[in-house]
Amino acid sequence: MRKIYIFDTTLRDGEQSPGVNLNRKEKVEIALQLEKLGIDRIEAGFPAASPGDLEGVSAVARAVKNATIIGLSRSRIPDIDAVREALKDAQDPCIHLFLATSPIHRKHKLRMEKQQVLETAEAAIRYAKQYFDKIEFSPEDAGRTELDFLCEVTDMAIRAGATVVNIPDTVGYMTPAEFGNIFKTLKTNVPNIESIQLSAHCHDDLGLATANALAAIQNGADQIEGTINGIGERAGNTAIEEVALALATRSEYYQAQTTLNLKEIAKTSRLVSKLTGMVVPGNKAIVGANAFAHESGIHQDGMLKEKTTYEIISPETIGLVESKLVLGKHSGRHAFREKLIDLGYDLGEEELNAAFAKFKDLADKKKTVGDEDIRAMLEEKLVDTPEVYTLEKIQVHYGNQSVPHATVSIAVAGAGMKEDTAEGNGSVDAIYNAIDKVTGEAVELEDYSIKSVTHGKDALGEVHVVLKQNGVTASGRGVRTDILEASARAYVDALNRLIDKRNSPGRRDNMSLI
Ligand SMILES: CC(=O)SCCNC(=O)CCNC(=O)[C@H](O)C(C)(C)COP(=O)(O)OP(=O)(O)OC[C@H]1O[C@@H](n2cnc3c(N)ncnc32)[C@H](O)[C@@H]1OP(=O)(O)O
Ligand SMILES: CC(C)C(=O)C(=O)O
Ligand SMILES: [Mg+2]
Repeated sequence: MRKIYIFDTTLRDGEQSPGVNLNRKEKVEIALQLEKLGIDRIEAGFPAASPGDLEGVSAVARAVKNATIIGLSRSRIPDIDAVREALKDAQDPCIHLFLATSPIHRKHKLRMEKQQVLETAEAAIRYAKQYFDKIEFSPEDAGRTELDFLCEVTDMAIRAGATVVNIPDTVGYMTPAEFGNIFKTLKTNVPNIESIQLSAHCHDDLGLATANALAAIQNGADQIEGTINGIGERAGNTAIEEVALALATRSEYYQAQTTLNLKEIAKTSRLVSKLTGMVVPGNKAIVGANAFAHESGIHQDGMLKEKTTYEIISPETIGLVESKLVLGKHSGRHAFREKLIDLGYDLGEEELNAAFAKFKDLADKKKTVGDEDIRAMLEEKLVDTPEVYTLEKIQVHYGNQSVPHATVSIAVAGAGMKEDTAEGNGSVDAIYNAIDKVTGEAVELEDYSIKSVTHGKDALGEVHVVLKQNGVTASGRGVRTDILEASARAYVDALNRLIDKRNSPGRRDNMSLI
């Protein structure tokens, strides 16, 4: 199986992401983690860019022992000298020279003819060769460069002393077939091409960076350049974790592999995200929070029966502990039952069905239903308290310039539906006054408390009330995403328990599930 070398440019092209600025300490921290990940080559920065970047590259060169350290340089002597200075302590240094070769860049940016491009690049490579054994040369914007000129440039670079020729699709313009064809053409047309390594450097402007890198591998590339989490200029670079996992998962197909320590991928991704401030989208391949999470019932059922039904990579492969079954409105009974068992609830079939119906109701209101939501939902109600009153509907009118009023509809056992409206000095007070009017019960509100039992804007609110009537007290609890509804339910629950106590003196509360 062919080895594919991984060239990480998180600290150079990745740092070119707008808003990202890594200091020396942060560069070293990331570089040491890249070393643990088993990256072959680390591009630590662009030393001519600033004294701070030169220092950062130098610090990485001193810290890392088991990877080639690279500094980027324009085809200019002062830039090359800056890389020499930055890499003087590196155990295995390499300079990365570049010069654009496409007609657009030649004409508008460099204002050079083809011949000047060839001469400028050759002079830079020959100057650098006096100081570096390892030289990578990149014809910038190779993707939009005439193929015959690209062959000429590659030939020049080999003769001048480059050890790696990197083909950048600088603006992410290539399709996989076109990009693969560049490698095939160079392999068949450039003399002594086998004496150097060919590399691919792709950008993700059309979302093809990984596909293009894989096409390069299929057509003979020895090295892939990329960044962790795919960060980088504009839409970013090839995500190293994507190439590494594509090769690991489909090694038979690609007949190629990296020597990365894949178990370090999740940790590396988190570190890069933390230090660059670039959040990894939830749906990002391999390292997104949802990459190993399953929400829908049919998938969760499959996962519980056999993980390979819906996972082509195990989370352990990249250093995560396990897949997640996320409970939400698309989940089914199998996953719900599994979650209840995990939480220590052992429900019979009927209870499970009732709880599942309540869960679906809650899931319609919340994005995801967490453990706390489920506990709160299951423990909300006292099954053996007869429901004399059942809250059916509440409607509240509130405005900071008007008196709040509420209408409640309550099903009264043996007496059908009753509805009434009342005002109050706040929305909760109005609801409680309306409930009192419907029930005709004279009770005192001894205590009212509210807390959030889950997190986020759509968290569940839990309300506790204590009601008193003729010296007898009873507490009630209501849990809903809406705190007014939770307040109403807690009050009605307490009323039912008060009536139960009144009817069965000496009886103790008996909490049970659902
Ligand atoms: C595709 C890539 O990712 S390439 C790497 C891009 N990264 C960066 O640019 C980050 C670091 N860059 C910088 O800090 C600055 O651009 C510096 C320090 C390198 C140069 O700054 P300045 O001297 O002020 O030049 P500026 O950036 O405005 O313009 C670039 C100059 O380099 C020239 N140039 C661009 N690429 C090359 C090259 N590979 N070799 C030689 N000259 C080049 C441009 O034609 C322009 O030259 P001009 O001043 O004669 O017109
Ligand atoms: C410096 C080069 C390789 C680059 O980043 C690009 O062309 O995208
Ligand atoms: Mg780039």
